[in-house]
Amino acid sequence: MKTSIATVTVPGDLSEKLEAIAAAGFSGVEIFEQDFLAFDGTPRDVGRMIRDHGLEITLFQPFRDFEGLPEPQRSRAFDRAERKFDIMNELEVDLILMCSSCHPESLGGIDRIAADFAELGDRAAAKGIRVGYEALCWGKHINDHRDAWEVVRRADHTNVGLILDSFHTLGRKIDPDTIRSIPGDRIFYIHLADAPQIEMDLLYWSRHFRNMPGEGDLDVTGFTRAVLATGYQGPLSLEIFNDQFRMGSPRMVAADGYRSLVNLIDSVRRAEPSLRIDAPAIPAPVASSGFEFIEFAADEAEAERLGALLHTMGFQRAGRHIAKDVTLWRQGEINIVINTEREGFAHSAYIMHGTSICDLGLRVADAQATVDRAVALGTPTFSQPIGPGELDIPAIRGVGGGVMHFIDDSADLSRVWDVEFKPAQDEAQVTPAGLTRIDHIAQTMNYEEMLSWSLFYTSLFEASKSPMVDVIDPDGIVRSQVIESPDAKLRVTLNGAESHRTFAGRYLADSFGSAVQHAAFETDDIFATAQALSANGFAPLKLPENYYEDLEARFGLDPDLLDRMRAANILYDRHGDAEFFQIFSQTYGDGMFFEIVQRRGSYAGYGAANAPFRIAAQKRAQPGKGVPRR
Ligand SMILES: O=C(O)c1ccc(O)c(O)c1
Ligand SMILES: [Mg+2]
Repeated sequence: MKTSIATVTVPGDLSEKLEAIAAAGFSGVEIFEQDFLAFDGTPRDVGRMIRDHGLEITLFQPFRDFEGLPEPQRSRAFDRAERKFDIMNELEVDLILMCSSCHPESLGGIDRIAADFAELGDRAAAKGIRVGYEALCWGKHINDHRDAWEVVRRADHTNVGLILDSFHTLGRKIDPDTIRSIPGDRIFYIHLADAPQIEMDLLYWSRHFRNMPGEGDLDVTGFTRAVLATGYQGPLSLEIFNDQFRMGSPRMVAADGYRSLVNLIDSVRRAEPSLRIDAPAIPAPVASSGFEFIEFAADEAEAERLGALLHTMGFQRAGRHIAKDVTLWRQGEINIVINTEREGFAHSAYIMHGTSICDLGLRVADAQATVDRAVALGTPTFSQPIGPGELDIPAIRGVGGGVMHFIDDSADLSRVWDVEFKPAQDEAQVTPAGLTRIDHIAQTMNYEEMLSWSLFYTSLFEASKSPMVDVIDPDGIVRSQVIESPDAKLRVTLNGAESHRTFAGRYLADSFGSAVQHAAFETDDIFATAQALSANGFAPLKLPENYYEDLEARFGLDPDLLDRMRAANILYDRHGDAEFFQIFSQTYGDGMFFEIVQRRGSYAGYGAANAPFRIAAQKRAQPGKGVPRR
């Protein structure tokens, strides 16, 4: 299966695009005329440059509004096409895309259009060119792939075939299974794109909001299954028009594209195993049962402060690394590692971001298979020198430069805490607070990077993404999206900051792009936990009286319960009978914090309704930080 991407998908000038596309792992590239025309070099130079990158030109897109025209426009259209054929011969590409006409004077009529393509087929054949016809879903007369297929069928020319584009089919809500009856050898090319489901003009939606397969809401897997069921074996090419991608980094967009395409091919294979798919098999999406550890990078002074904060939350220092300046803090199933080494990855993360979470440890069934899948998706592995007695724990670079380690039940990995750590006696008098496990991790990023991050998680893990919701910060909007495994053991929230004045945006700016802004721990009894926290001198984030007034009004809570929540600064939410309680720590460092939650009944959310009040309180508690309002 040839993996291809259109130059329009990737930002940059032509050579930047090609460099990024080749580095990402694609085998082919589809050339948009604009990128070709803007380049200062002959068609032969361009062709050579592409092949020098190890890429094949899979398609050329130089032309629109060809068919159905009256004379004299018709003859001129044929002349223009001939000139493009000559350029294609110099570029050394044999397939041209003709998208259905939007020309105001195009006359329509399926036989007229078929006749135009039959004649074009003759002219193309004389120059060794093949013509592919694609229905734009806003085309004047042809805007449905079934009609485009009828044109191709009636043109009845070996050099004229069909091009299908998932956006045009799915965006118009046409059942992709209608493709299954088209002969695969009459399909010349496939465009793949996803998009978020938003109601808007089709053309505007297509030109600005397309995204990578898996990043949107369209059934691109169903579309691709139908295409491959025809026996089609040609290139799969990502053709994504997206305003954010145009502003993005060429390498990142191309890498996301490759990840999305490999993941798509894998999901097609798993959904329909009988299909013939000429691509290497990769390990299945990974079922993770949550976080085994989080690791902080810090210096000694910061580690002291962090340790003191952990003490107030009922954690105890439980171990010291056998060889490194690394301590282990524990409560329930929660492992927190604080790394104050003066070299290695954690140290560079500390230099770059200050005290921050630099490494996430995830529990998986098979750590090596997890890394293998990540590598197949284009993710770099991570390793650093292993000292005597240390384990070689499989790891990758996550998005945003963090590291992710994978722990499974294989003999060694499951004993990592006993093998790499000596027990430590914690002298501090600490009341355990009943924290049981890590409920979720919240990562903060620039809004433009959210699609990358969610694709990272949903392609590597058995996990799905929730719809994005807006969280209102007093100084802007933060978009929030949840990534969750089917059993909800792996929970990650992604927060995309659009302004550096939001609490999330400030954190991002102040920590130079660090990612995990908070970790949430679970308790089975929030009130008992609150009592223990108070005994340990924990300082909760303070909520205003107005908040509790409103809680009473919204939920009609028992006054006693409300008083206890007010006294302990506990936040509350309810969905049906399912209840949710939250306590937040004060912020420390550049704006990191901890959250403690109790889920009662089947509560599956994250207290989104409370987020604006939590953020306002956090901003009040950090006066003078960040960028002042003018
Ligand atoms: O938006 C367009 O004009 C356009 C052009 C060519 C395509 O293949 C396509 O899907 C859209
Ligand atoms: Mg297309």
